[in-house]
Amino acid sequence: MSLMLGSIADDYTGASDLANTLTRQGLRTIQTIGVPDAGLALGTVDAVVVALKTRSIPSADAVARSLAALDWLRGKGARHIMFKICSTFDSTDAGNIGPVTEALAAALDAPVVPVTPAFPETGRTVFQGHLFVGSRPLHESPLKDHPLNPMHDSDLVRVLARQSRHGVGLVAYDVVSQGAAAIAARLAALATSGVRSAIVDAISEPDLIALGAAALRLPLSTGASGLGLGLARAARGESAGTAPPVWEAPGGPAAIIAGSCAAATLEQIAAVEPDLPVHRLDIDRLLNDPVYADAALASTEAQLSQGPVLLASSATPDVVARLKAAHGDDVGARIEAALARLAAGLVERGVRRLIVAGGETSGAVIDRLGVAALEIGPEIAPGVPLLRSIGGAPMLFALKSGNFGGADFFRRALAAMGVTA
Ligand SMILES: Nc1ncnc2c1ncn2[C@@H]1O[C@H](COP(=O)(O)OP(=O)(O)O)[C@@H](O)[C@H]1O
Ligand SMILES: O=C(O)[C@@H](O)C(=O)COP(=O)(O)O
Repeated sequence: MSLMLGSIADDYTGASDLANTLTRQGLRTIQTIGVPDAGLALGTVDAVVVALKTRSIPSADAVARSLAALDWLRGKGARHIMFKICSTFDSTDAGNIGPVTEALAAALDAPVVPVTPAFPETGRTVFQGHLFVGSRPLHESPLKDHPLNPMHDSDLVRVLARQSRHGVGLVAYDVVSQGAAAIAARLAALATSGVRSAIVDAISEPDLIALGAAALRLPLSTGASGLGLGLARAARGESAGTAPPVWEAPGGPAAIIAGSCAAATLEQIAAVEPDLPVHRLDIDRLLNDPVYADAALASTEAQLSQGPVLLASSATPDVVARLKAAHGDDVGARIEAALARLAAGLVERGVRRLIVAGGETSGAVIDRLGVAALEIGPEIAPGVPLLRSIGGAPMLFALKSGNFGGADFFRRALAAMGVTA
């Protein structure tokens, strides 16, 4: 097997977002959870997205895990490697976008790495190196309040430079608008001036298609789903894609776990509250009272036979700040672990259709459930496909980036799983 494209994603929702984009562009794609065991049957695929949980861990660990994924993808003959990062550039001054990009570039002997989080379909655009979320610059968007990676600087050249050992350049819009050859020439010129990575402006799909054509000639690129679209087009040409699979819904109840505190997720929880039981978890008790989680699960049991239930730790920025002050900076990781235990408890109670809101939260849940790989189904909302586990009794999942989806996302996801709320 020789893969057209191998991707290393820094979180699980990001991986399914990219796998969704590649699938829609006609690449047969699967998402693995970590580096797969030798025994995992991949079937015939054009692209593999290896999902890692490396966005918010120490950079040395993120580098080591990403290099292990790279080895595996190279072993499968991947012709181009894309490092999938968040469309809102979620990271800290310590990394991990810079350190992982530089380590992959060194391993691949890449002269320069184009970097862009642009994903116009979800309102992420980059102009003069500044990232916009909808009409607002990144630092004025809800990402300024992210519990793990608050983003306070929209100038991505500056952000990436703080995380990088080598120089960071810019391929600005005046070059991008001239097309693939101009982008390639600018990248080559930057490489000779000592720059190892360059933020690339992109405000629309044609920009990303031009960038994809230029990037595919290089061994490595770093970006979000928009870059994936450009690479897929360059690798495969314009393609109608294939019809999304139709899966038989597995029996068993459906549930939603929400650990994202994104503004979009808070709105989605409120929107579904009139229609199904919503358990807003008491975080102080969840973290300190050993019987609280069992009691929460017990109270869902009768409800699950009637329809879907939602368990949420999600909270507004003021509550998040209070909980961080009270429980310390690792409160997020502890909540993820508690939500993952609750998810496992729901599965023990028969749940076979599970929606998870939040990238880190999805990582903790999917790891806890021991899922090895995921097939990509129809799109529920931009960046969020329906997923089916590979190996063992199949379960349906939707792993939603906190910021993605409209107010009716949960209802749409349940409907895609054959459940009416
Ligand atoms: N009430 C809360 N207070 C503080 N942190 C929280 C709370 N609820 C969830 N978290 C943490 O916030 C982080 C949300 O990140 P993530 O799951 O990636 O969501 P998103 O997709 O919105 O970025 C997780 O680490 C999660 O455990
Ligand atoms: O690119 C994106 O925005 C998403 O694919 C993504 O990475 C999601 O991360 P979370 O918001 O942490 O779920």
